[in-house]
Amino acid sequence: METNNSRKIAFEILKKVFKNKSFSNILLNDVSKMQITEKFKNLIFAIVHGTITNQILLDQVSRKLIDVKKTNINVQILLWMSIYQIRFLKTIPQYAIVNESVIIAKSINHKFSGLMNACLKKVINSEEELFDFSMFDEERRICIENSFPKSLFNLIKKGYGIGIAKKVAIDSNEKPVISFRVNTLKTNAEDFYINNQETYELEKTTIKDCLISKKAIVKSPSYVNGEITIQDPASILVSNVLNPSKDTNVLDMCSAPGGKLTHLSMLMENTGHITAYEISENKIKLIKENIERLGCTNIDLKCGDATLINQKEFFDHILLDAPCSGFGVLKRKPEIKINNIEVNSIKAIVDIQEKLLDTAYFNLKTNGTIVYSTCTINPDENQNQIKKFISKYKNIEIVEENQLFGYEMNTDGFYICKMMKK
Ligand SMILES: C[S@@+](CC[C@H](N)C(=O)[O-])C[C@H]1O[C@@H](n2cnc3c(N)ncnc32)[C@H](O)[C@@H]1O
Repeated sequence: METNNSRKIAFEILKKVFKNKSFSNILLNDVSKMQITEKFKNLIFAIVHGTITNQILLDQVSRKLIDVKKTNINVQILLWMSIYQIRFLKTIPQYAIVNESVIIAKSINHKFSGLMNACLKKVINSEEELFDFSMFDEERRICIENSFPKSLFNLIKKGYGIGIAKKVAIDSNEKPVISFRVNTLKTNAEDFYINNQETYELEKTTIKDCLISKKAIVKSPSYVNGEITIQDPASILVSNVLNPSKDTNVLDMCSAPGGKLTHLSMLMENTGHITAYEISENKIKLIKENIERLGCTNIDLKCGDATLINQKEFFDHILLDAPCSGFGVLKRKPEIKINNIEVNSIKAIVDIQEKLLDTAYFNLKTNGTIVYSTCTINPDENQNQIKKFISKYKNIEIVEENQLFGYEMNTDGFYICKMMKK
């Protein structure tokens, strides 16, 4: 019975994701609080995450079975999640997948049960043929097989070349690592590694204070007591690159949920003063919780629009970790793949980034440094944005510039550019 419920719960979540553009992590958070066994929670997580990650592929397979124009969207969603289980969750008996999908189909409308049964039997009997896309050209095949939007593939190909576009598409389905930053306000990376290596199956990385764990660490005592915080290795690099000096005035313009902000505080050893802005009121609580948990005492947090900051040439160091299209974090947020990439919304983001950069320039001291970063792979938000910035302000000089695509070390994709005002 409970297995039936797990699939029904997964189906309800997927309807909200595909029809209302809800974020699965918020819905799955509710699942983690439910009174059901870990086994069934894990099944729900696997079905929801796997169906979203592979939606483009699953849709292409569905198109070989049904006329999508004439098929109810709920039936299509159910078909995607059922095909996902048959193809990717090989330990589940196929009859269980078919039986339970047919029951859910019947609950949508009894007339769909026969269709669901017939489609899934065909998937079981002709799986390899249905998943074969060798008839398409290489680029289209790579996009379908890795569920990577063709429009995004073309954008990356135009900006960075075909080789990189292929690697990013293939990497987008990799499982991200569990990585975290050791909080040197409370312990140090070497001690933490030695004391916890076995408990969490830890691995060292080349990035300062960043470790990788093979085990879930998010609810661990070390997390709760603030010795560590979950952060991607590429994200940890950002504050390391700014590397603010102790006893200086620092500005973090876009700070939620506070990963890089609390890292800046840690690098400054709680000295000096950090002014942190965040426009979204409902994210402030989360930043405060992180500041508290990690023991940061040099931060003044403000809820407001960072483009309105008016403290001319006051700051020694500025971090502008800008709002962006997020194409570097597809491994963690696969919904970004399925929400159509709209050129107009990217244009609006590029305009906000430009305004934020103008404000950063105005508020930065002479000889001060700024890091501009995004978690995306898009020249207009990254390299071209900075070209525009340095051609506008002649006394800005690039100190270092790095585009990580994410496939190099299985991290998020990040653009990090450090500049100095002369
Ligand atoms: C990429 S996230 C920042 C991540 C953060 N630096 C971290 O490491 O945890 C960008 C943030 O900028 C905020 N934001 C967007 N426009 C803003 C503005 N005009 N002023 C201040 N914050 C803004 C968004 O709400 C979002 O939380």
